[in-house]
Amino acid sequence: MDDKLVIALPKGRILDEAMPLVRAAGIEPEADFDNPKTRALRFSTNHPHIDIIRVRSFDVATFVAFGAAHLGIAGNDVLMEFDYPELYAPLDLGIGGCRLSVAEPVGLAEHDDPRRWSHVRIATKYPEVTRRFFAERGVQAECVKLNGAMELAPSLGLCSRIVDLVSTGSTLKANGLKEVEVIAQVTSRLIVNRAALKTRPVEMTGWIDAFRAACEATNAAA
Ligand SMILES: Nc1ncnc2c1ncn2[C@@H]1O[C@H](COP(=O)(O)OP(=O)(O)OP(=O)(O)O)[C@@H](O)[C@H]1O
Ligand SMILES: O=P(O)(O)OC[C@H]1O[C@H](OP(=O)(O)OP(=O)(O)O)[C@H](O)[C@@H]1O
Repeated sequence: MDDKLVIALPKGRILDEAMPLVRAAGIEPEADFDNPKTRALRFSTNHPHIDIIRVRSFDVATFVAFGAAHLGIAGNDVLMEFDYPELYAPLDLGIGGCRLSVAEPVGLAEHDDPRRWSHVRIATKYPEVTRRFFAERGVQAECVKLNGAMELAPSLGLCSRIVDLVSTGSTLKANGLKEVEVIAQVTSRLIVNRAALKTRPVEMTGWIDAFRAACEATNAAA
């Protein structure tokens, strides 16, 4: 353990969108960060007191919630699923835009009304969000947890419905599925550990402000 400030970044698709903001906030990782062959997970930066770690997007929230990292970037899909009270999300970064939706086979959607369901079986990477969403309207959602390729579940008889992220809709279309309901709009957020915000307020608010300025500059240039 040391007193370095640790920033957790997701290694998946939003990293490409996040890095221009990280750099505009004044943080430049060591050269190895951009080496596709590197096995390193933790990287130094141009700031001797700041390191970057690169983890799966769901794990960004967990590292920051437990205080192993102090700041991070994660989609609100991930934040909703964990609902960690230790996390504070002060800034919408305006990247990673998509939506979390319910989908089912096109043929089924023709004569189906989700508002009439009383019980439903759903394949998803988001069982908590899904259960909460349906419970609010008195529907019992039985969730089968998958970590990807949810779109295969209906055609193979695992579950007729899925809850997954949708952006262009081309993944649903390619798998014969139709979006029937939107649960939430999704963008990526800057997240911070609440305890770190209390114990290192100057440093933490300084970086939140730097990310806010980076977002404003990016939006102004767009
Ligand atoms: N199609 C999409 N369009 C825009 N943003 C997306 C899309 N899919 C996912 N995202 C956003 O990017 C985040 C990471 O998604 P990604 O697909 O890279 O994760 P993953 O493949 O599930 O990653 P992992 O390998 O970490 O499990 C999501 O939590 C969401 O906020
Ligand atoms: O509406 P679209 O533009 O087709 O995007 C939706 C797809 O994007 C995400 O998957 P991703 O490509 O990240 O792959 P994954 O299955 O590894 O999560 C999501 O899980 C959908 O499958």
